[in-house]
Amino acid sequence: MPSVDLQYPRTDFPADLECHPLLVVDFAKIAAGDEQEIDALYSACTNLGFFYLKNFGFEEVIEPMFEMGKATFSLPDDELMPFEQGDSGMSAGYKKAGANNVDAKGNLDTVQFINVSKDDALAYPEVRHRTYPRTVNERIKTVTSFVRQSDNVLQKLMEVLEVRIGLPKGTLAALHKVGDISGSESRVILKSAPGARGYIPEGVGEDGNPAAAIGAHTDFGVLSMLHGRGCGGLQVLPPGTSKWQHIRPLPGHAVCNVGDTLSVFSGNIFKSNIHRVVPPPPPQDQDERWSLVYFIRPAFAHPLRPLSDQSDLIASHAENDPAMQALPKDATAGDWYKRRIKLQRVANRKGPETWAQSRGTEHTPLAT
Ligand SMILES: O=C(O)CCC(=O)C(=O)O
Ligand SMILES: [Fe+2]
Repeated sequence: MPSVDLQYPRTDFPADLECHPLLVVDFAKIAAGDEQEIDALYSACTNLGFFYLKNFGFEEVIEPMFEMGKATFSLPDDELMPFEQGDSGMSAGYKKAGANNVDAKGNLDTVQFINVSKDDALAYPEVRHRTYPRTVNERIKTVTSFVRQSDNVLQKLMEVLEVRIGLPKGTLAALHKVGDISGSESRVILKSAPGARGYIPEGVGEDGNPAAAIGAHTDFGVLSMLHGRGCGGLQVLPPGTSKWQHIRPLPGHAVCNVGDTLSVFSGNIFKSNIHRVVPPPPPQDQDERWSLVYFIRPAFAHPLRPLSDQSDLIASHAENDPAMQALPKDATAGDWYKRRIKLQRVANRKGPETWAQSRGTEHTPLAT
């Protein structure tokens, strides 16, 4: 049954808290080909790699997706745990709080996920990766609508961005064809309120401060699009600084960011920036925290390397960028995704080196 018991946010994000400003990009203008708006998008993607996106046009499926998450996280363990994502490098499925590490010290993450793969949603009832709890199947139309519309919006952003870096039109779309097996997925995230079912407290970080709820990371794919319910906790580490900064939740605005594979395809013209989730600032730290993300990621089979043979601009950037020179040779987009998912699982941890091996473009040179 749809829940009507909760209104979000339950308390407000503090108005006076210093936050990192993000450019606001109007999707309606991008879709209409407005060159000034495309300039703003290009600037956001080449600098911080994060921006707000408004007017994306499918606001009505966001609450039903949260409701799917709520129904899923309310299932008893014997119904939920058979759908756990497992330790082999698959992201699709359920992830309980505490299944991932958040740092080299081995602290545990404190959020649960339900991840539904784009390939499974669009092929339903055929199975491409795996099956899902009944709470997902019963709402598959909602999930499919969210996946399709999010994918279309991010494909449109890719289309206007690729031209700016000298790629022939359709180059990035060809790496994300419907039907090709990929890591693209939707994700509902819940950090439970203190004391509620599913709650686990953050550990103690390497610096003695509380550890993160989701550890510092770059995203694995091309672009990510995040919706909240008014609760803070997302932070970015702007390049060249050492001070984490909050992102202010803005009603009606998604937060989008560039991921590793777009950074790599572009020869690092586009920046995949480090971010993390911490308990929201008081008074929101006493609330549950919900977020909803769509990640567009390339088909597994494609090589993960700068598209230098298709753009002189990319070639010249890649030649001069140490991170691009240090990329693992002969890796595919699927290898990148599986390594990162697999090695952040607590069950696969051997020691601090496992955390380092699970990293993406956070380090120069990259972990191989
Ligand atoms: O929940 C959030 O605000 C961010 C989640 C995130 O960074 C991720 O799932 O990759
Ligand atoms: Fe992320």
